[in-house]
Amino acid sequence: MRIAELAATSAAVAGTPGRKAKVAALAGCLRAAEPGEAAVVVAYLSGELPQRQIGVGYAALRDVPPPASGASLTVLEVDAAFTGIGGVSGPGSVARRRELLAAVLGRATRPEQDFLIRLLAGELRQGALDGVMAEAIAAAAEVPAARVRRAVMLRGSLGPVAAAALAEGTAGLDAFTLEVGRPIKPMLAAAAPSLDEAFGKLTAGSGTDVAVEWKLDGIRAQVHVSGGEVRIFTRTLDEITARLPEVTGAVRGLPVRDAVFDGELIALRPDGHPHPFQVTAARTATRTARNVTPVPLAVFLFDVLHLDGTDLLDAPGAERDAALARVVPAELRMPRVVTGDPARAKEVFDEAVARGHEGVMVKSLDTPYTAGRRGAGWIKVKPRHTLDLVVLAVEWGHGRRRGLLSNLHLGARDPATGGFVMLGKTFKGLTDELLAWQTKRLRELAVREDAWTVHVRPELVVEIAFDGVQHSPRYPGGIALRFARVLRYRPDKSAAEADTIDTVRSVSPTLPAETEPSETDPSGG
Ligand SMILES: Nc1ncnc2c1ncn2[C@@H]1O[C@H](COP(=O)(O)OP(=O)(O)OP(=O)(O)O)[C@@H](O)[C@H]1O
Repeated sequence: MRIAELAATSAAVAGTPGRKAKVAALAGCLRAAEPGEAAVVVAYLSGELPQRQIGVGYAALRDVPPPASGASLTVLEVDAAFTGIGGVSGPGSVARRRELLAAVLGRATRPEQDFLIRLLAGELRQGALDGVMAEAIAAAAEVPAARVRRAVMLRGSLGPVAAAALAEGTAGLDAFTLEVGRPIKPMLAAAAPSLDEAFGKLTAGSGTDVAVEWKLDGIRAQVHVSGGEVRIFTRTLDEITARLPEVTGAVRGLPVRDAVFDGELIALRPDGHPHPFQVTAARTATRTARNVTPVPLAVFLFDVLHLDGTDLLDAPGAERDAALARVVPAELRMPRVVTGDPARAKEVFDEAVARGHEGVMVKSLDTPYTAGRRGAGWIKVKPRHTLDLVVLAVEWGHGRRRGLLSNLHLGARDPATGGFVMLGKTFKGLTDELLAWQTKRLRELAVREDAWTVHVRPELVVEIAFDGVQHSPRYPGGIALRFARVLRYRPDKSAAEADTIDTVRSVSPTLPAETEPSETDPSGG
């Protein structure tokens, strides 16, 4: 298959708002792929090629040679070239990678160049497309979409699943199982503005029991125990075992041979209240700041997906909880109460919040573990709403902030288009340290710059507090955030996991347009 066909499919998918039409376009392209090409076709169309994998800077992406006149590049050729470029190391490697990339781009037509540059710049990484792509794989391979989704959650990526489904159908998908030692995408939660709504969603007023657990603001950890060896993975499936000896130590004592647990790690003060999130985050960061004494992390396990030979992913919540309680002592388990009474749930919520935690998770006792999706089985309830938004661009600061990238343009995901909708700007809440950090990081992500504004690859997720949402004709979604301020960056989240425009609309009633959000950074500081 030629790159031209991927470029045309990608443009067709981006250009149509309809989900069915997107699925049909992707499935058509997949059907036309040779067996050996399917994994690459899926990876490229869903943007699963991190720019850092081939290690070229953005300057190289701006420095594009004149296009070729005829489309000849094939998918496999380009993939082999990219793999080769990623493998170049040692002195002079930066220049060599640029040369090799320019050689590939020089053989591409203009539309092919555009497609490849968008792929390398991360602009095609539309996580919103993952669900559509899973459906397209199912359609092309003529297998049920649920089977494809399950395989993707177990494997953690789309490409290998597509290859197996197209080559061997459901038998190929059966090969993806939960393996102790290989992380799977963790289950996520939906949100409700109140406990009553969470109860309503899970019990439909029937008085059925649910589990009400504390929601701690720590770090998600998937803990795999294999023959006594403990390994810990983050929510983004990165291994962090070596950084957390106290956690492996705590888990090693459990009476299990093989197990996969899900839980939260958090730094607690002696009085049981949490340290600021940064203290916890510092323990799992790749680079630890000097002069910082590491604070030990406490472990709170809340689920078990495998126990000594038995897979529990499909077991109902109540059964998984019983299994967890059998092997994990209470001090290593997330505090939880099982109740059908919203008033009792409110007591748990109040206690969690009084101890400085985020709120609660209300969990169904009937549903399986639906990894990688915002399953309807878990609903988070927090006293305060924040949004995880994506930085789309940033303006240079004035006065005291001269030379620093300051005013952030914030976007929510738009699942309909796979793009982002800008919701407002903010320069508030940024400490000097955050300003310095974001200036460096956003310059790395820059794709284009005009007078005041640096446009960046939509990758960086930032947690924003706000007072409401108001109508605003100035913003493309017709709404803007009121008094948005930065709480912190969320390096553990990808842009595909940022909040959607629908979430923004649902979390907060839209206020009339009294005061427009500020357009510039008037702080002078
Ligand atoms: N008792 C708990 N059960 C499940 N997850 C919990 C619990 N306590 C804390 N968490 C954390 O909450 C996260 C699930 O919430 P969600 O799926 O909304 O992710 P999120 O968007 O990162 O949430 P938030 O930004 O609100 O922390 C988990 O990834 C986990 O880290």
